[in-house]
Amino acid sequence: MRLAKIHTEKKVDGDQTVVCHDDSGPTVKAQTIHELHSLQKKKSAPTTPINGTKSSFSPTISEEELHKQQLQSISASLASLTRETGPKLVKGDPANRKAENQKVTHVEHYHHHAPTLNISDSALKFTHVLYNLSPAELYEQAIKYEKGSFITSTGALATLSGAKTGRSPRDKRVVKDKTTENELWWGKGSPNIEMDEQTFLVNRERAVDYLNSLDKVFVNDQFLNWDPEHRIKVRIVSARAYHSLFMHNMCIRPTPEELESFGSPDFTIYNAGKFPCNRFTHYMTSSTSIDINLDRKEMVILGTQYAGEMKKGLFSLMHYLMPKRQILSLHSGCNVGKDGDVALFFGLSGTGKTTLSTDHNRYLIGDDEHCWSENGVSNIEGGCYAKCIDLSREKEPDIWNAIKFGTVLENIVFDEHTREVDYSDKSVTENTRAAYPIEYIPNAKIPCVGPHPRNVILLACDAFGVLPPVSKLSLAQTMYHFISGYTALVAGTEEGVKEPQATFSACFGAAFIMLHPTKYAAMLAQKMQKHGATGWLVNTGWSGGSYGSGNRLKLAYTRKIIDSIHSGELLKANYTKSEVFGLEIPTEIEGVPSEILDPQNTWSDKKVYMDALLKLGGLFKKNFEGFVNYQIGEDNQLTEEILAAGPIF
Ligand SMILES: Nc1ncnc2c1ncn2[C@@H]1O[C@H](COP(=O)(O)OP(=O)(O)OP(=O)(O)O)[C@@H](O)[C@H]1O
Ligand SMILES: O=C([O-])CC(=O)C(=O)O
Ligand SMILES: [Ca+2]
Ligand SMILES: [Mn+2]
Repeated sequence: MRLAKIHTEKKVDGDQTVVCHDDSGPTVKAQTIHELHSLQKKKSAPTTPINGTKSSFSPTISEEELHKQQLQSISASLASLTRETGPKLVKGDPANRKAENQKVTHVEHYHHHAPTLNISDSALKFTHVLYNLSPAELYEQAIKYEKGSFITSTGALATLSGAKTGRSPRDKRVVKDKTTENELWWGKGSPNIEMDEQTFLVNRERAVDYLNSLDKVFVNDQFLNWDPEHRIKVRIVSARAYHSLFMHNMCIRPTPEELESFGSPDFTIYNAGKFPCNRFTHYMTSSTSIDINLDRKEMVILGTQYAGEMKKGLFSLMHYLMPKRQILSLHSGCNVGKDGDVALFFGLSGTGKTTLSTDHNRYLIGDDEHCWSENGVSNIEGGCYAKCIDLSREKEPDIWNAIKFGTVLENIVFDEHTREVDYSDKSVTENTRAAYPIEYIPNAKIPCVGPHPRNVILLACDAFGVLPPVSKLSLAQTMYHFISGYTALVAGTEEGVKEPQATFSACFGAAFIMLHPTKYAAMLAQKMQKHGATGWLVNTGWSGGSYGSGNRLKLAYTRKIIDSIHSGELLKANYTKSEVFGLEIPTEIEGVPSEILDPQNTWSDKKVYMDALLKLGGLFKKNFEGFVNYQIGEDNQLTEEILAAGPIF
């Protein structure tokens, strides 16, 4: 068989034929391939100016000395608690063998005590530290070494989180010691499942030994909270480039100068996610364990690679640290108008925090975690973590456009050839997510801080279809609904109409709170009162009937409602009081048909409506029983008012 002749001539401009030359352009300066490669990478500018400006309190140190200090600090983080020595560390990729053989930045062994004769194999080997790598470097690491890492057609990094594609709240444990025993919320309804200090240390050792057994670990030194007065320094030690890039995007990224003076972290995460916990260990009920030790300021992750555990673990930490400083931590989205009017958006998953806080007419402060202090509001994070199931360019253009180079795309499905993502594909999971730096949203407000909120919007996706599209809340009602944290899920995606499933999650984020819900509620009440914020309840769910017979409220109407809250127009409307829940319903809103404002008008059968309303009212009452014995705030008056602010029938 003869193969077709390969033509090396190409036709240019009609008939004229040109023979291709491979040496027609200018040639490289290098004489050898090694030289050529060495030309490709320019040395990064040193982060420490050798003789340059120095701060008044810290003497200038050489770059080498700085690296040594950083490695010593990391070695201390990775020290085994039983052997009391840290591993030998070297900066850089182990694939780049030169690092070890030639110019090794040698770190003195870290010792708590005098050197011992306690030699182990792990003490003889080097662990390479990949410290605050750039997104490009992390892409290379992921693609070279982590199965399931690919570049999508828009440049995002597609990754797989392994067996777990969501958080594992039943495996989240907190060390109960003399302090936390009294400070934290324990027992029924609490997300804090207890463990003791000893068991924590067993799991910590397991994670540290696993990480030290690897050729390399990723270390991120970053910040939480855009309020400079209350910034928290976090260190994340992980085994995967995916985890390092995720946290690079989600936490606040330090400048080179800030990194230089980083020092030791306020909190450290050991993410040994691939490695399970030991079921023979006390308290362990599965192969997954996410353990927080507030006294040691550490968190250990075993048996889950879902990156959201790190994000939400740090959020739990903030729910502990911030209230100690009279700062309220909030599971909410936040945006600010051109006139500086700030709105908070609370709501459980799928209720519209991201959709409604991403608003072309306003600046985005953040989509998920905030603080409210005497200085105003501040975002805790440096990035967003958006759901991407059924994401469409038309409905959510800003999120769509944020999925580009640098963005981590978890558990999505793509075309094997074009690498185009199919956002409707749930083959891996329904919880597909994109993590991107907040500056990927064009109207992000940077720094992510703002003045005191004017409006506090509670979002509920009411699949019963009985809550009004919007109602104005009294302070007591705001507290009642904040503590209740209601939304409804439409049960299953199987055929046939299913009953809506009411969910109650205190403070709209019960999985992340550390103190009793009434502590956060009291702070919210005090801040709303002091700064004159108005509470609103917005139903982004059903109208004209429950799920199955009614329809989901049009996003366009919800946006008009939100617009009228922001502009202050809705405050001036006329109101009627609803039955059972006693909610103030506006009679008119520009751009919204008046007949949908009171839900009873949209139901064809008034008796069915009333049954559904009473059913939901009953579920609220039952849920609130757990809170009736708690005082909220300084005096009993607010507590009485809150208890009276629920459904009455
Ligand atoms: N009336 C409505 N108001 C708000 N969202 C609506 C409405 N109707 C439909 N939707 C859809 O509901 C979804 C709301 O999800 P969104 O991602 O904003 O929730 P979230 O509160 O940020 O959830 P999570 O905490 O899981 O990130 C979007 O897909 C949006 O298009
Ligand atoms: O933490 C996650 O996995 C996603 C999220 O934002 C939430 O559940 O509130
Ligand atoms: Ca969201
Ligand atoms: Mn969230």
